[in-house]
Amino acid sequence: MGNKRKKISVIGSGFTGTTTALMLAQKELGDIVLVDIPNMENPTKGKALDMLEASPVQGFDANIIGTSNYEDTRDSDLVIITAGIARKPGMSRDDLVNTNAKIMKSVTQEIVKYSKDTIIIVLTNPVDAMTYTVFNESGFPKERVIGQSGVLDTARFRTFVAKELNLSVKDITGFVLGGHGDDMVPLIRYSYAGGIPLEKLIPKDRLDEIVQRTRTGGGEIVNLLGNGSAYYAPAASLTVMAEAILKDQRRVLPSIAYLEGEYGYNDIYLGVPTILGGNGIEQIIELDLTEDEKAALDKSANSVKHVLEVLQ
Ligand SMILES: NC(=O)C1=CN([C@@H]2O[C@H](COP(=O)(O)OP(=O)(O)OC[C@H]3O[C@@H](n4cnc5c(N)ncnc54)[C@H](O)[C@@H]3O)[C@@H](O)[C@H]2O)C=CC1
Ligand SMILES: O=C([O-])CC(=O)C(=O)O
Repeated sequence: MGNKRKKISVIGSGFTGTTTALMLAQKELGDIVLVDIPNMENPTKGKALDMLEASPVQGFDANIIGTSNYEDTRDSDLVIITAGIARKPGMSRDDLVNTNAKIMKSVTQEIVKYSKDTIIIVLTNPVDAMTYTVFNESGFPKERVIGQSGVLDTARFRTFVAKELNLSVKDITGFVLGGHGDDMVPLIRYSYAGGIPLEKLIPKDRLDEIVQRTRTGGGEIVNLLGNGSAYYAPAASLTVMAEAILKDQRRVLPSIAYLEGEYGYNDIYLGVPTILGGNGIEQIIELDLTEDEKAALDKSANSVKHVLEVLQ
């Protein structure tokens, strides 16, 4: 019989949703169902058709449809949630919480109606809290509700380090723990260029500047765009997580995961190193942290808790 094509639903046909849909299709990870609200149905159909018409040129086989009807998402292997509002200059991600929590609840109810066994990746901000909301609303086991932040934050860090050292991005690895906010915790101790610790290659003051630029990397793009937030690197990040899951690759990637005692936290979604595979989060990897690292992570976890309290 061979392998059946996978079905991936992307909720939200805005900047991140459409860019993700195209990247997933270009990598032939499955057929794509792009979903938005009824008011956006025609533009969503139009974007899907436009992408489909790129497929003969680029030579990828993937069906792509646009819809506002969740029946079309039935039996999805993976659902990616990008629905909701994005921030504008002067706003923090947390300012989006009330509007986007309502959207997460309604969207999750619809997803679960048609795909009880699916895996959900959440992008919508404030993403740690929104992943928690989707987890609660879905009733899914924790390993099947995952948030995206660390792949993107690490990608930004790797970009800045590669530029600093004038080296290939391929040889740079990074490591970011914590919530997807300005107090995220990039761990230099676990970051390398071709296996060489970065601390041996870049002076401390420059490394500190790179860490700070990584922390505010989302805001840097928001300020440049003026009317929305990043979408190319976020879409690439979602695509690598989707690939790890759909191909059961068991990749070591950072994810926003539900913690039950790991790193000393309970009943919270937070960015940690994980193994991503066919079952979603197959494992959370726990590492010993120095006192300073733990204090920084506590600060980041507290920010996420404050946002969650707003939602109680
Ligand atoms: N976690 C992360 O690393 C990142 C998170 N984000 C977040 O992703 C979200 C989306 O960003 P963009 O795509 O740039 O925004 P966008 O405004 O371009 O697109 C959002 C889309 O969601 C749709 N939508 C709203 N309510 C909906 C509902 N109930 N059902 C279905 N669709 C609905 C809108 O009609 C719109 O088409 C934002 O919250 C943003 O902050 C963006 C980049 C990175
Ligand atoms: O900054 C934002 O609002 C969007 C986002 O999460 C990012 O690009 O990291």
